[in-house]
Amino acid sequence: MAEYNIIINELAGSGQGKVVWETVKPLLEQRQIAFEARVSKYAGHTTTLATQFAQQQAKTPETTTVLMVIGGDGTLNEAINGLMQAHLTTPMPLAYLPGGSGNDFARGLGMATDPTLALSQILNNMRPRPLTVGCYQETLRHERKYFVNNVGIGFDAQIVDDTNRSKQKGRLGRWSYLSNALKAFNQQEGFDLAVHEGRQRDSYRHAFLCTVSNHPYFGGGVKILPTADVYDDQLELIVIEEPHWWTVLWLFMLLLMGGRHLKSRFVHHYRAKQLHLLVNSVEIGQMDGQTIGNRNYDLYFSTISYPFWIDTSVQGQH
Ligand SMILES: Nc1ncnc2c1ncn2[C@@H]1O[C@H](COP(=O)(O)OP(=O)(O)OP(=O)(O)O)[C@@H](O)[C@H]1O
Repeated sequence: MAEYNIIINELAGSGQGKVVWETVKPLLEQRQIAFEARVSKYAGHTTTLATQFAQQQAKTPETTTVLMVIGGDGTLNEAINGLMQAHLTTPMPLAYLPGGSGNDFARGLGMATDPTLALSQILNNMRPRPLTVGCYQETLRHERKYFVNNVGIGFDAQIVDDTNRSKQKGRLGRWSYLSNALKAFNQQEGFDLAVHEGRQRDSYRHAFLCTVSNHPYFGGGVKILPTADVYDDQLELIVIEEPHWWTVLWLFMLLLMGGRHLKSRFVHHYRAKQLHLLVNSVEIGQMDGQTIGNRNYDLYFSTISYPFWIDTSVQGQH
């Protein structure tokens, strides 16, 4: 039997988080599911709430306590980081109801985005299911962070920053990424990047886009790394050096043709369980759609396996 601790980011997806909660709350009550719900009150609050929930004891030994998060990818990111900060010997399973504007993790997982069906995929799940979560160790700041989607330095982080700043996100949804992409294209300059993968050492003088990903999607559905898979323990990295605008158009066309951009000579593609990235200039970075600031980077990437509580094979509402 499962009981649920629920964290809601009502502001995710410009209010979609609230809509999802208002849809599923009566369904939980109807089915007499045991739950305790808390609303995220400020950026970072979900992390604190997740740690607090993780530290509570389950009511009975037969009960599995699941943390259910309602929000977008940024909220899910805060939740996984909060759960990891609790250092539990048996990690608390994590469930997720997509309520953001991008919902790339749900897409990568193949879970439903319709709230009622997504709830069915959670309530009808019977056991924890391990999924891969990315992790980086930042040696300059001594920080360890976990991500469900991706970490990017440069172009994509610039888009994320512009998108989160401009209030466009609510009005334009995924298209806000596109309009901000044009702006970011003009703003972003090439930077020095070193990539270490095992014994291989590559350096790029004019890196423009550098994204480490746990699954294929970024920017609200762009299938940038088609072979990345949340069900295996590998990460994928894409590096593109400062391109001319016609190269961007060409790559975009190849991308639409089923991921053929990865074969282009302008694109560098890595697939590994561990990666080390070094950037010595001050560049903007993002993690799961949230800016991580302007700084230098010395990042060691790896993966962990984390128990999720979602059964994507459930396709009807029970
Ligand atoms: N009450 C709150 N007030 C302000 N910000 C909040 C609050 N609760 C959570 N947040 C912040 O909102 C940020 C954005 O949320 P989230 O990423 O989940 O939604 P989104 O950006 O609409 O979705 P997506 O990432 O899927 O596009 C989170 O990183 C979180 O820090």
